[in-house]
Amino acid sequence: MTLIEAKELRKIFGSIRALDGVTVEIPEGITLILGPNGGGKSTFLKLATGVYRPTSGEIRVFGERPWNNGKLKARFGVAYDPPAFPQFVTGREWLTLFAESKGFGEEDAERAAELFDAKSFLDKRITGYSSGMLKRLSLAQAFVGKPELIFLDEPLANIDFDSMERVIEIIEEMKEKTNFVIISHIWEPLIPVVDWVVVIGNGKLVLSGKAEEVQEEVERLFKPLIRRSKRGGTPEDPSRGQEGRQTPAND
Ligand SMILES: Nc1ncnc2c1ncn2[C@@H]1O[C@H](COP(=O)(O)OP(=O)(O)OP(=O)(O)O)[C@@H](O)[C@H]1O
Repeated sequence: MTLIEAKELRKIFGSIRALDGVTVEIPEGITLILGPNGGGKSTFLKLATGVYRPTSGEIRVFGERPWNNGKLKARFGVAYDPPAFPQFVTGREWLTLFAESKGFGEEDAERAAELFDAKSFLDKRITGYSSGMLKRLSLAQAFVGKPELIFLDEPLANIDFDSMERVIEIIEEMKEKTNFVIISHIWEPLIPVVDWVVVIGNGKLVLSGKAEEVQEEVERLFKPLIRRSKRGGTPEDPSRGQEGRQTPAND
């Protein structure tokens, strides 16, 4: 079934065409949105979550327009990037307030914090959080309540490897009950769990398809081209000055 449908979706900021006529259908399940910096991914997410109103065209989520649609938005959990919180409250105070606004209580806020190992710093003021702690609190916020659809903008940014693994595990564990739309530049560890991939670049749809069918194309587009370090190289060093793909052992 279709989860999100965009038709000729445009969002223009002054002279910037952040999204320039995107038509795409995203099915239920886990979708990964990829693309270069400034390509329009976060704008798409903010249109889907009703933060922005389309300049023209339309976007529907669960068949409804998100703009000014509180009832629809109550079905979402969202973690934006970078995370933004009030500074002078504790994580617990903020999450509890948020949970209460969704009809849940402190218990549910704690459950969500526990998912992302955020309980140990929950009673500290947010102003003292590291960027990893902020990310974990924002992930916890997205999982408060029983969202039917969770949007995650860069869920793996600023967190250590163990936490990354945990985030991916949680997504996988919840996939039967919850749909996910995830923007992530760190895409390789997510590929095994996602169902669908959408690529947006320069405000346009580049690609949309089943993960296993588009994986090769995604690798061609996004496997990092890492230039060999010239540090310590000599003119005789055969690696010096070579450019190109750093070949992983299993490539
Ligand atoms: N509120 C805004 N006001 C003005 N311009 C904006 C606004 N939001 C986004 N833009 C511009 O729209 C374009 C698309 O930005 P967007 O954040 O959607 O890209 P992105 O694909 O998420 O990029 P990144 O990978 O860097 O996060 C950029 O040129 C950006 O500067």
